[in-house]
Amino acid sequence: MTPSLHPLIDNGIKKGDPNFAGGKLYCHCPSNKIEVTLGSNVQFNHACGCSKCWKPKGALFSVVGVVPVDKVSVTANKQKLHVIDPNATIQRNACKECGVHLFGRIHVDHAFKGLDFVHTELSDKSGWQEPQFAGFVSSIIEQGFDPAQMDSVRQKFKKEGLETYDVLNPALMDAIATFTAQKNKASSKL
Ligand SMILES: N[C@@H](CCC(=O)N[C@@H](CSCO)C(=O)NCC(=O)O)C(=O)O
Ligand SMILES: [Zn+2]
Ligand SMILES: [Zn+2]
Repeated sequence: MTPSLHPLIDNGIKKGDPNFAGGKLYCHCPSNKIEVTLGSNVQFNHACGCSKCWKPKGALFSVVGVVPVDKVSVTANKQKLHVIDPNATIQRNACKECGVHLFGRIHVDHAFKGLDFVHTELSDKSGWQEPQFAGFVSSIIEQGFDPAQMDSVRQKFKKEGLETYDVLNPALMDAIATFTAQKNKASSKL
């Protein structure tokens, strides 16, 4: 049997509400939870198999989407946040006590700078955009997953209606490449 991909995917994906306007995320601490308020729905929500994104216990994948930075505010227990890896492109702000990642922010020049990476399952509300695709699928092998089982992982995503990629989906890869092309053009003029 294939292990859990993610609780938001395993038993069928529930569609989000296109008019959903956001809500609060909470870490997993039993008390003094970190609270982050999001002033909009997420975009580009996706399953991510990379080793850096936060995954719930027992899940092979993370589910992560983005929100404009100005729609993200820490509204309680900010002092419990720390940046896990200050050298990573996405600086993941996690709870020092329970380890949950509340938001990931990009400070370097990057196609996605201005967007924070968040996990909607940390909310008690429904209506968030549902996962749109699965990215970084082959990355789970780097974390010890049996390569012989990859077909069944990809099939399970497809059965739930999600296309699988080993980096990001074409729209996001095109956005990254467009950003790189513009940067190259700008620097060749110097
Ligand atoms: N195989 C590597 C891939 C790590 C990776 O590049 N992750 C992506 C996707 S995160 C959400 O989509 C990324 O952009 N990382 C930048 C960063 O994490 O700072 C692995 O599994 O580690
Ligand atoms: Zn916590
Ligand atoms: Zn990731």
